[in-house]
Amino acid sequence: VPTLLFTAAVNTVRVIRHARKKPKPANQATVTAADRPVTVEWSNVTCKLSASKSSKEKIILEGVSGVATPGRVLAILGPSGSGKTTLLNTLAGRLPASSKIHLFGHVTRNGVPVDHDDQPVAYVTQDDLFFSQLTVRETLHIAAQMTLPANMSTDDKHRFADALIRKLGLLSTVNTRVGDEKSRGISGGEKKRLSLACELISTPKLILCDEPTSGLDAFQAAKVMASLRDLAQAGHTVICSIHQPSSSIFNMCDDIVLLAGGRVAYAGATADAPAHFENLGYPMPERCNPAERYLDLISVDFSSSETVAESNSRIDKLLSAFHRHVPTRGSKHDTDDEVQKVKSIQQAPSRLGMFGKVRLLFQRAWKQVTRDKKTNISRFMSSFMSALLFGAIYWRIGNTQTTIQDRLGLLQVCTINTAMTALVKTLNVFSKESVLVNRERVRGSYGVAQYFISKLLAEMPVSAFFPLVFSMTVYPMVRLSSGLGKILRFIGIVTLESFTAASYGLFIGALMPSTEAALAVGPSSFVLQIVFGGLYVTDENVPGWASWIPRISLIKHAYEGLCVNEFRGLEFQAERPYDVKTGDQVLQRMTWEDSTVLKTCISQARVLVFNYLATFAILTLKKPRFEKLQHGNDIDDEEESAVIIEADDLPNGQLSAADATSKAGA
Ligand SMILES: Nc1ncnc2c1ncn2[C@@H]1O[C@H](COP(=O)(O)OP(=O)(O)OP(=O)(O)O)[C@@H](O)[C@H]1O
Repeated sequence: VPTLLFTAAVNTVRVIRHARKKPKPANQATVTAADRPVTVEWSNVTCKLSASKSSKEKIILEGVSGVATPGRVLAILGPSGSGKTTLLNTLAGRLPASSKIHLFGHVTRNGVPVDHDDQPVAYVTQDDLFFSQLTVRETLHIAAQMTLPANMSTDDKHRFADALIRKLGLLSTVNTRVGDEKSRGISGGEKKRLSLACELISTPKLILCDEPTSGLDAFQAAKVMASLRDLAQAGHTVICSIHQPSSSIFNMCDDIVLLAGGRVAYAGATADAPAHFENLGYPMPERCNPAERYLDLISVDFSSSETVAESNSRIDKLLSAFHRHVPTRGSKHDTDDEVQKVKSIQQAPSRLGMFGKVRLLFQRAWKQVTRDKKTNISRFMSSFMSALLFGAIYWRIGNTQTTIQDRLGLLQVCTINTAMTALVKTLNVFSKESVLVNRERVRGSYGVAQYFISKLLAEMPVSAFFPLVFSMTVYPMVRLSSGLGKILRFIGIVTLESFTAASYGLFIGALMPSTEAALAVGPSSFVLQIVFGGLYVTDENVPGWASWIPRISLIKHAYEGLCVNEFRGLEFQAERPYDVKTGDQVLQRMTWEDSTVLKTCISQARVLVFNYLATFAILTLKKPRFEKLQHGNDIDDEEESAVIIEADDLPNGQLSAADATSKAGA
């Protein structure tokens, strides 16, 4: 027992000492891991879309194998729908998860299965999303500050970003705003190179680009490809999908993978492709763009039933000819060793802390909101013009009996107008922004909380300005109840309502899958809130099943608050015995005699907090998830049994060994 106790004590001291040991500087080790050239190998990658009521099972990729090596550009070519993006997503480990998709096969980077590899990867998707009001330099500086290790000085981070700007030929645009469809900024090709630069901040060795040349003119496309080729020559492994490359672009590709209907028609060096196709009876005509020739060979000509049959038999021939001679690569993986090797190297660089990120995101959001002059001017005009219109309609309202109804109407249109303006603006901006934010979250740049806090802080002052403009215009024009307290409360209620409507926009925007869906659902769901907003149905008459609606109706809380503020203590000219003499009588009719402005604001604040929390929860839950590769031989077994059934169905009951092996492999 004493020996055991002694040994335990010694071990405990050792463990504590070990734990106290200063960890290795993270970035130093990271450089080691990230600096290793990357060889990507994939074998038997098969992607199936399960059958639904309306369609049969679809095979998107079938037994696709290949390899991409450092220092070379590999292009994935194929007709539209041949599976290029699906393959690229799979190689990046970013095929969106779906219950309908089943992904099989092996993808490794330096022998490590893609699921276990934490090394940074640059993945440039087709859509280039940025904060439109930031300049090229600001965009990259912020990305550098987010991504590079915390123990690197800000100046060094900026220098690193500036070096990327030079490397990707963006020097002439450094101070130009990125722009969007509303305000013109940098060109499409420059956006693509900026996307690439943003991805390169994390110093990845592997670069994947989905259709980097699509939508660009020949000059811009060539510049983007030249950047990719330069990166490959600097030791990166570059894989990109390309739709219809010109010969100059095609010539920049060292290797190609030709996909036809999700299967490989050729994979290997670009230089070897002409001989391969010539051997199969398809020589390269003179002065022909090789890419066009290959794509013609693997595309179906739909002009007539004969041409369809002819193309199908040619494609089958090309697919099976390539399949017979292609060497199977990388099906055996030294998983454990390599995983351990990579894991033993400290990978994750320590980045900015929580507050550093909030500060940086706040700066970005602030620039985005305050610099967007077009949006701000249109919001100003909308608030000012609607206030002018309401002011003109209810000009100097007075206090006759008929003004009771007018006041109720005015306050109602004020609440609806304020809420709609804030809601639609938020829906428009947030649904698009959330796609970009999700992308940055996948890169691990920051979390939902940091994004959310900084966004709210940055937008608050600007969002408060427009309700102020509206209130300060409409109030004196209409001459609502006098008194500074009343005016300030009016502004406060309208501002709080505007924030709550914006928070509702965030909630709907986060919940809905697209901007279009959010714009359809958001305003239409307001109709119910308006109906139960206090003017059309009094609280007492709300049916039991709908009693929850007024409680969550931001229109109702704002309307009730504005009515209480306006009518309490107000007196009307009463000539007939049945005339209403005071505003309190009006409130009594509306069942709000006990209500106070404070109470309505507390109810409104509850809705606001609920919307924020719900948005936060949805964003956290909706973090993009990716399909995991299913390993093992299950697919091979499945296919093998499928081949046996096919063989039984044949008239002579036999298949040649070569055919059976080929089909089982596929
Ligand atoms: N999640 C999915 N649900 C339904 N069909 C899908 C899904 N993913 C891919 N597909 C289908 O798989 C096929 C291949 O899609 P993929 O986007 O990979 O092709 P592509 O070669 O990149 O096409 P393009 O050049 O037009 O972008 C298409 O027919 C596509 O509709």
